[in-house]
Formats: sequence, structure tokens, C-alpha cells
Amino acid sequence: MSSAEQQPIEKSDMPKRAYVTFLAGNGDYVKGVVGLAKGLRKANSAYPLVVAILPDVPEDHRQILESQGCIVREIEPVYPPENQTEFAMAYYVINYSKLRIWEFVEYDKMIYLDGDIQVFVNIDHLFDAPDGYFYAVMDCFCEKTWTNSPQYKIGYCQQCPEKVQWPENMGCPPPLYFNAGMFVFEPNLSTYFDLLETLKITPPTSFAEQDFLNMYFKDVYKPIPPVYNLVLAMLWRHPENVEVDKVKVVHYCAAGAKPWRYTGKEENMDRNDIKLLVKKWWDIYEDESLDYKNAVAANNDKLGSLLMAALTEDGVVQQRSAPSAA
Ligand SMILES: O=c1ccn([C@@H]2O[C@H](COP(=O)(O)OP(=O)(O)O[C@H]3O[C@H](CO)[C@H](O)[C@H](O)[C@H]3O)[C@@H](O)[C@H]2O)c(=O)[nH]1
Ligand SMILES: O[C@H]1[C@H](O)[C@@H](O)[C@H](O)[C@@H](O)[C@H]1O
Ligand SMILES: [Mn+2]
Repeated sequence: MSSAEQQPIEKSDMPKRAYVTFLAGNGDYVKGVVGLAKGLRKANSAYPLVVAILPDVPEDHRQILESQGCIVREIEPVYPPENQTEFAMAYYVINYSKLRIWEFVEYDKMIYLDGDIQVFVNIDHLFDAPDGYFYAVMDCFCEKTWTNSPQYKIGYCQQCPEKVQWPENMGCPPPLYFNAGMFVFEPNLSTYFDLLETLKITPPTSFAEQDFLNMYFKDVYKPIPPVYNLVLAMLWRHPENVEVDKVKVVHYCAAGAKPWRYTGKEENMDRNDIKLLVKKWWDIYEDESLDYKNAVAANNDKLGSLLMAALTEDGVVQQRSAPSAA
């Protein structure tokens, strides 16, 4: 096909895709989101980072995010139904607000990432996975945060289901359960309204929206390998399931692991692999060349040189500059 016959690709035909994270409060999670924005840039992600923020995020934090090239979108908080006998861990309640991201229908597909996640290797290809599924990484039930669960009580973990088997007198083993710090999903208004309606009749449980999403999407959940969301406890609980040198995405979710608060004092935090991963996060966070303004300037310089080289090759520049040289 000659170039004249080629159909130009209309911008509007391109699938609209973006990464999305969630930010609440005036604390230090904004550092996590800045780190994430810079990490995605370093990994040459082709898609922007949308930050769904609650109204309590202060103006200066919003400005920091915008200056890092993020698309800031304010969302209304979502609360779980009141007066229920069981309650989600207080710390996790704000996470129900994450359900608002199904409303971002200007995008066909999004990858949600917690603010305490870092992307070290490009994962844009996950957008190409077949539509109609909910992709996420299987969780581990071995940490103390799981103390109140039946799984923890009997020592069962889906990461090694043969080690302690699910007892017959407890019925079928529970469906596969994902960590909701990272997932691939398709914004959709009818799903969005249904999520909110279903939430109204669903009692809150320990892991808040994570439990809720697991319940809601159980029939379309497709597990993806742990390298797409390395829940740090996997390093000491199930090292045989992790290919450390192939890890693309790290989730600093173990107690004491948030890089911007790291002291090394909490249990397991003095491990060398943890120290290295925390250092890798800081290297990105502190790298000024990854700041949006510097990355844009560098890109413009590169484009300028490429354009100049192309023009010089065609002889255009020589011809144009000929008169002034005469
Ligand atoms: O004060 C806060 C607390 C949380 N967050 C946002 O909420 C996310 C979730 O909080 P954490 O990362 O601290 O929580 P965990 O990783 O331990 O929690 C896990 O379980 C939670 C259950 O509610 C969520 O599903 C969460 O996505 C999942 O990774 C943060 O990354 C951040 O994006 C804030 O912005 N400010
Ligand atoms: O979402 C939670 C949280 O991230 C905990 O820190 C971790 O122990 C879990 O396994 C998980 O489900
Ligand atoms: Mn997290």
C-alpha cells in the first residue's frame, strides 16, 4: 500500500487508556503518588496517571501532582452502610471511595495502582489482555493482618494450598482472592451504579473494598503472576512463588514498608531484599530528571535534534541556509 492510500489513524479511534491511583487526606501518601508518577515515566509508560482524590487533599498537594504531569480528578467519598455488626478495619474504610473510578468512562480501560506501589518495568501490555475480565494478583493470607480470618486461623494460604489443605468440614475452599492494590478493569457506568447499589446491601468486612471487589468480581477474576504486584510478604512467606529478578511492580504494603516512612525497625524490614527495594524506590523519587518538567524538556530537545537530523538529511536545511551563508 502506498503512503497515499494509507488510512490515517484517527486519534478518536485509539483506545483510551490510563493508569489510576487514589489519594486521601493531607498526610504523606502524596509522596507515594509522586514516586509512582515518576516510576511510570521511567518505565516509558505510554499512558497518563489519573489521581482520584478525596476533597480532603490540600491544594498544595494537588499542585504537586499536576506539576508532575498527573491528571487530578476529585471524587466524592463513598461510605459503607452504617449500623452493621461487622466492621472494616478503620484504616481501610476510606478505600471504599475507590469504587468511584468505575465512573471514569472517558477511558476504555485502566490499571489501578495503590499510592504505595512502584512500577519498575513497563506493564502497558496488560492493557491488551482480553476485555471482560478483572485482572489482579493473588494475595497471601499469612501476615498478622489476616488474624481474624478463617484462613489464618487454620494456617491455610492460597499461595500453597497443598501445605495446609482446606478441611472438608469447612465446605469448599474459598474462591481465589486478589490483593486490590493493583488491578486491570474497564470503567463502565452500569457497573459503577451496580457496585454502589450492591455496596448498600453488603455488610462491611475487614478488608473493606478489597473484600467487596473480590466478592463482586469473583466470576470474572483472572489471576496474573505475582510480578505484577509483589506483595512484600511473599518474599518471606512464599519465596518459591516469586521470580525476584523478574518483578515489575512492587507493593510496599507490609507493616513498616512504606519507603517514605521506612526505618528498618519493624519485623522483616531489616532484610537485604527489602532494603534494596526501598532504595530503588528512593532512587526514582529523588531523580530530578524524572520530574515532569525536566522529562518534557529532555523530550523536546530529543525531538528537536531528530527533526534537525531529518531535515539535514533531506538537504532542506542546507538549501534554506544557503542564502545567508553567501
Ligand atoms: O491516608 C491514606 C491512606 C490510604 N491512601 C490511599 O489508599 C491506598 C490504600 O492504602 P494502603 O496502601 O496503605 O493499604 P494496603 O496496601 O495495606 O491495603 C490493601 O488493602 C486495602 C483494603 O482497603 C486496599 O484494598 C488497598 O488497595 C490494598 O492494597 C494507598 O496506597 C493510597 O493510595 C491515601 O491516599 N491516604
Ligand atoms: O490488602 C491487605 C494489605 O495489603 C496487607 O498489608 C496484606 O497483609 C494483605 O495480604 C492484604 O490483603
Ligand atoms: Mn497499598
